[in-house]
Amino acid sequence: MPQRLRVAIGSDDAGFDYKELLKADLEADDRVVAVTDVGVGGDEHTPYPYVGAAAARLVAEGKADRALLVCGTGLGVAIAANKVPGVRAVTAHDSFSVERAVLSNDAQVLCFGQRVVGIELARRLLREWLGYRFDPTSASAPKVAAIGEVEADAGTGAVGETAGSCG
Ligand SMILES: O=C[C@H](O)[C@H](O)COP(=O)(O)O
Repeated sequence: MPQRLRVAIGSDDAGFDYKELLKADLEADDRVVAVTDVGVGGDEHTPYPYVGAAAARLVAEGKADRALLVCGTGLGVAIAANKVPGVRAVTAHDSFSVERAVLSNDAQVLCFGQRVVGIELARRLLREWLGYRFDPTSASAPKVAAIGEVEADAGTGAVGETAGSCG
């Protein structure tokens, strides 16, 4: 069996119902060794950027292997999580994108929109997501490393001058 995963989970109030349901699925899955809920609680209204960043920081600090985030669309939490250095967060509501998020992009953070995707599809996508592991020897690895170069470059454009050198 591949290494069991430590998964952080979070949502804003718009994603709370799915967060609770998906948390229960994570806790029942033997591919998951630990689940950390960063909120919100049922009576909280923390804006999605703070929740997204909190979960992403756990990943960046090595305290979680992955994070699952839910907001209304899955977009805002992804934007916020991507502001944390070293974190690659995606919104994906289809099977192929979920697969490629891990195998192509080594994304540690998956985001769902409670107002976008049905709960049974979200649950299925979560099960699929837990089964994928990025291959650091794959042809995708240099491209993921290039994401890190772009991040370190802080958007100055210097990295773009070496475009075509990866892979
Ligand atoms: O991306 C943002 C989320 O969908 C959030 O849950 C809702 O944000 P809004 O209330 O600004 O539409």
